[in-house]
Amino acid sequence: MADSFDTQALNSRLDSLKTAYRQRLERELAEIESAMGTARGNAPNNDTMQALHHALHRLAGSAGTFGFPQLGYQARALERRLADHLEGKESQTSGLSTTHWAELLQKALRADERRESALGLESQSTSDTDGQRHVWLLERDVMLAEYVGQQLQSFGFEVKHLRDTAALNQCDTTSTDLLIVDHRASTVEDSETVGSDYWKPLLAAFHCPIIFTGSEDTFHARLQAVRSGARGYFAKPLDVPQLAAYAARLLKMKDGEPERVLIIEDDATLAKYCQHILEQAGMKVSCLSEPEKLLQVVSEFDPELILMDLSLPHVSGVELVAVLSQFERWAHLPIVYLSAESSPQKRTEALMTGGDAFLEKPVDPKLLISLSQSRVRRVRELKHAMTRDGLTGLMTHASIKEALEAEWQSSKRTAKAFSVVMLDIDHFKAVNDRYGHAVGNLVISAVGTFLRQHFRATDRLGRYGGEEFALILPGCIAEKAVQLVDELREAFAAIRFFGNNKQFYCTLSAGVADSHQFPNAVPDTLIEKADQALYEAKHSGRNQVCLALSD
Ligand SMILES: Nc1nc2c(ncn2[C@@H]2O[C@H](COP(=O)(O)OP(=O)(O)OP(=O)(O)O)[C@@H](O)[C@H]2O)c(=O)[nH]1
Repeated sequence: MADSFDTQALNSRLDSLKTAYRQRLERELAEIESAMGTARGNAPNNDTMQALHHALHRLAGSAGTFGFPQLGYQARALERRLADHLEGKESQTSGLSTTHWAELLQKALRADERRESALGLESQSTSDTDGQRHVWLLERDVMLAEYVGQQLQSFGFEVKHLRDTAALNQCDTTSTDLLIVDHRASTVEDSETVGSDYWKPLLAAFHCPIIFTGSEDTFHARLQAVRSGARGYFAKPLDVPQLAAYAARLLKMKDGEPERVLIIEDDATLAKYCQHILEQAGMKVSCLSEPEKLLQVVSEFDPELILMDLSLPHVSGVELVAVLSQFERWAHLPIVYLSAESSPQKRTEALMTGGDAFLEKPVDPKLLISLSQSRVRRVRELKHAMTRDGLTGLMTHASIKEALEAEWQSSKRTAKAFSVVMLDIDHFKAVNDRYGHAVGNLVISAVGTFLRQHFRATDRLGRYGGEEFALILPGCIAEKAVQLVDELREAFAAIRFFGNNKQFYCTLSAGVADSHQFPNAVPDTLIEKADQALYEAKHSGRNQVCLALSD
């Protein structure tokens, strides 16, 4: 039988603790603000500074536990700055400016309250409320920053520039999606020698991915970047399309569909508890307590992971997994057993019959989230690798044709129009001839990144062949599609590529057809019509989008 679990009591205890802590915060923040006021005075005495340090330290240590993680991070960052100042590491000439500190703390608190998280777990980190991704670019070279900023902007990022590390405090760490750091942007004089000891504490408040840039492409430079907390490293001169592709992968732009997890568990309280935790982490969860409904629920909910109680009434979890594995489409669904079973022999048996892992009861919330996310991510990656073109990450020729067939079927049922776009890089042979095949590949890959950034997650984007792309835009009539593709065409033309020490630009041509224009068309005919319109665009001078003519 499943373990009993008193979630309600746990949650109400946590809620009352949190309410009490929230009241305490009012007092603490007011005290910190008043101490900062004194610190800004002419000659703050050591006691005031120590008291301020102590207050920030206490806040940094406690806020996260009570469900205010952003406030905790911000307090920790300010505490470190103050500690540097007290140890004389901060510039003596600039003094310690605490002007915006109280505001930064309040901002972090507001961010936490917006993303209320239970049990002190971090909510999904996304500041994507306006569909934009906010990037801070720490770069000393103003011209380079302007160039990189503009190019990244065309890839859909909103970029703000910081000239040196002193400006890092301006960043609202809670709404930063990505930080790109020029390794030489430190305020230390001999910045080439600056290592992870310097960067790590400075970047500690950022909980977004960090990419380092630097002048050398060496193992040492890459290792330093890792030690400083960076996920990626790019050597200069920067290949911005490649940087954009990497950044997009890190941020999983427009690929944020919630993971679908099915919990099969007869203890309703434990099931609800797990559901609550996983939903807090942004996943979509369904619970099943009656094993005989297994096939129906799996078919309707289409889970990407099953959390399976090992012993249910009248049937075992292992038996249910064996039933699922009789169906080709469910045979490889990842299964995590929830169990208090500690016998190695029983565990081995369960794993041998199709399970992937064990999660012990009582379930640890963080482990539950990380295990679920990592399993689903892995499956998604594998699926992606099977159906995606290696160079662009777009759908392969075969999968985009399958998607077209499915969209056509669905549009026949719903009578909703969809558009088909055929798109091609202009004079691409000349790119290969002048700059080489590898540079040509970079341009193709940049088109892939570009398309992913500019279209919705529900749009289907494929590499049809060589330098030709096919797009399926559900719910979009041809005129709208022409407008969207034309905007994309214009933005792409502004991207600067490099090859043989020269810069160059590329343009795109496209043809568009929609399903309402050609009500009797089968999928292949729609492709043909869009292809004819593309031919028309090429014939009329390229770098343009043409609409297919109705019969
Ligand atoms: N680098 C690279 N080149 C490719 C790839 N696939 C196809 N190509 C090349 O793309 C070029 C396409 O040339 P064409 O079909 O003549 O078209 P184009 O030069 O783009 O001219 P228009 O389409 O008429 O503007 C050929 O030289 C192919 O070899 C690829 O995966 N990588």
